[in-house]
Amino acid sequence: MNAPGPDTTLVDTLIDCREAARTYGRGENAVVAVHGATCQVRSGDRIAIMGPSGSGKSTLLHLMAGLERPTSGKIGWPALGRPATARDIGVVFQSPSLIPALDVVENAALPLVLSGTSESEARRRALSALDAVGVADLADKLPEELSGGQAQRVAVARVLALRPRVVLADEPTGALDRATGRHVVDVLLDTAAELGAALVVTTHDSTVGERLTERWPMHEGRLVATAPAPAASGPRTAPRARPNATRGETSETRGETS
Ligand SMILES: Nc1ncnc2c1ncn2[C@@H]1O[C@H](COP(=O)(O)OP(=O)(O)OP(=O)(O)O)[C@@H](O)[C@H]1O
Repeated sequence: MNAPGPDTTLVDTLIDCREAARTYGRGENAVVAVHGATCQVRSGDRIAIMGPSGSGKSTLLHLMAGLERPTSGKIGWPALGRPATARDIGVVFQSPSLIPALDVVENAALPLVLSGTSESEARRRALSALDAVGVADLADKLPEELSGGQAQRVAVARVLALRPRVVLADEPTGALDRATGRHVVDVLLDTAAELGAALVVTTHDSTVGERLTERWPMHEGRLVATAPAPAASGPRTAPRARPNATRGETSETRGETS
């Protein structure tokens, strides 16, 4: 683990990937899901990681969240000054993954309860989050009673209730029709704005990508740098590798190359 460095260029860098790679399996069976990815996520960012199925989007997202360790390279969370937790980086998974036996508000409150918040406070925050994403009226329903779009909004509320500094959403519209998907993206954008959080969404859908400010193409496990778009014509599309960030170490790192 590296000590926090004095490099002020990193103070608003929430996620710092340095040549981060992830390989599954060994030998002949090895699959390189992500080749050395170098990129940063900063406060206020709205990023779409875009690529076809199998291009490594989910794996990169899991690395960013600290859910998986890189097999080489580093992931750091300099602005946090310590390894990220679920309260810092909220992840919305492709499948809402609600617990069938718990009602909607209990599902939304669960991560808070598990991380030590009292049940009454967790419930209050969960209800507020459900209200913010427009499903407070479903609070006492069971997951089996929800449509796919409603369930995905509950999954977003579960993250919102944690008030993380980064929201990572893995193909959040993948299983939804276009109109419902558009609404879920609205909710994610509103949620990130309300929290003052960065938002990173993986998608293979260009209509989703267009809703974000930056688009980072991914192909066969590699982030593909593209020329920045002219300022007047739209968002930048290049993954940001900030060369000056290499002057200091990230504050906390995981998964150093062995
Ligand atoms: N746990 C795992 N074990 C073995 N291989 C894996 C594992 N997870 C992912 N892979 C492989 O890594 C590559 C990248 O997968 P990943 O899920 O990151 O891609 P993706 O772009 O998110 O795809 P999709 O859009 O279909 O979710 C694929 O070849 C996949 O089969």
